[in-house]
Amino acid sequence: MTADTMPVDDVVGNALVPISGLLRLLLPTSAVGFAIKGLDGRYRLANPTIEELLCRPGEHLAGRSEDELVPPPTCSLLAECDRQILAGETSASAWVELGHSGQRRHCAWLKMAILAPDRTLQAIASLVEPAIPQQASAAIQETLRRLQDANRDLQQMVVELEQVASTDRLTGAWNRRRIEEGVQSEMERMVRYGHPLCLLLIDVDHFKPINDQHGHAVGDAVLQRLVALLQAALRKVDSLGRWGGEEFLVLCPNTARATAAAAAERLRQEVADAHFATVGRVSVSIGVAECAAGESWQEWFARADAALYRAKNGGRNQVQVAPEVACHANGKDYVAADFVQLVWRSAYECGNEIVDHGHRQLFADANRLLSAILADQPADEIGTIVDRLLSDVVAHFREEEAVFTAAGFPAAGEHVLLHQALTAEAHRLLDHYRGGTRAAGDVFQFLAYEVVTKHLLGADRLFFDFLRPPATAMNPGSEVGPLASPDARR
Ligand SMILES: Nc1nc2c(ncn2[C@@H]2O[C@H](COP(=O)(O)OP(=O)(O)OP(=O)(O)O)[C@@H](O)[C@H]2O)c(=O)[nH]1
Repeated sequence: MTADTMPVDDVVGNALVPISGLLRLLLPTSAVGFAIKGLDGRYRLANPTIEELLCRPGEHLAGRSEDELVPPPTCSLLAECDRQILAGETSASAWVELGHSGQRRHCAWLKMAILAPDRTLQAIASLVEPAIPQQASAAIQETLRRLQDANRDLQQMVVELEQVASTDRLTGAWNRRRIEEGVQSEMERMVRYGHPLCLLLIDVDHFKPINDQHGHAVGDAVLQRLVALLQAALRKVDSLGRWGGEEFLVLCPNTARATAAAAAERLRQEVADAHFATVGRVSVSIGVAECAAGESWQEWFARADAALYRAKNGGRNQVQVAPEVACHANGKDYVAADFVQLVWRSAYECGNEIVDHGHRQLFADANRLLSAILADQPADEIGTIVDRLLSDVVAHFREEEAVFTAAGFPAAGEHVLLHQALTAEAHRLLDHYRGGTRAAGDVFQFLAYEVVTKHLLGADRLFFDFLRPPATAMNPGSEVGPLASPDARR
């Protein structure tokens, strides 16, 4: 497989994704042999020049290792280059004889480390250039110089593009992908060193009216100013990211619950005291949670989310802190006992039996999946639950579409599109799950967060008013559930 037929993004996982554009330019046309191998020693990508030097006609480099391609003496020279790179060198070179059927050529082979932004080795790139033996010394010097320049440019580009790929374009805060990476490494550090670790979930209050009254551009400017304020008020070691829309997340390493609560209160106050152009005052609600030993990211996030939810429900412009969680060796007791089980409340009802029944069904399905995951049920049993869940989601969407269309919901078309997008994402996730590249926990998270929390309890509320007969227009207010009032968080 050559560069133009292989998705470059697959080459070495995330590490090379940002430089795929460069590689696409470089590979098919280069007169220099270029290849990348993973740390398993197998080539992932090669251009025609290097394939011509290393493979027989019709053969390809991808998937093969050096000992299958070159004779043992050459292989040891190349292995020595690898050893140097594994020991921390950024490049290593060797003179080797390459070629087949008597057409052997003297070549300069330069290996280079491909490093992730955190400087860990991701893969090894090779640049190979034939040279005329008499000119060997000068030629190799020149080749190495050029290749090393190229390596430097490549590394620089990786760093720059990685930065672009990690940053939210509007606000300059970390984007969701980068936050997730940060969460993973901070959780690992917490486990290793036992430092406390806290999470702040920040949501702008009544942001929709800002957009509605002043326009989207003003809303954007508010988000930008908010991030500037928060960045300025945070410690350097804290990481601010945009989780989505008007929701932000701060990771506070080495910070215990009480300190994080105080920091959150300071942030809240800073925002409340600030003047925002055009709109004047803006406030934020903040949920704080300290990561408990043995807790998963999903569990931890959900506790911060629940605290934020309380802050919204409690009147906004306030900080709420998640209660401390007793350590749990495997996390299961806690999860099973608490909020990660989705609890149906009457306030979630819209009054239409078909819609409410479908929503209750999906809550139950999601809980069944969670229980199966926590009980370590066999993969085929979890697979059956997942299949059932997906078919329930699809059936519910179909029924619901009929209901809101008949009720004259003006945004029916857009809502159908939302359903289609969620269904497509669910199918994609399930394919990955069946293919073994995503865990059942990811499926649950998607269902719990994207389908249930955000969609059923969020987007669906838009058509609730159209379904209620005027005489019984409201849910009696006696139970002001989180989603029963227009003040609800989602
Ligand atoms: N201007 C702008 N608006 C955005 C952006 N992302 C999301 N939004 C808007 O943010 C608004 C969020 O509204 P809601 O989720 O109803 O929340 P809210 O009005 O802040 O209400 P509460 O959170 O309950 O206090 C929606 O109108 C989104 O369109 C963005 O990048 N720029």
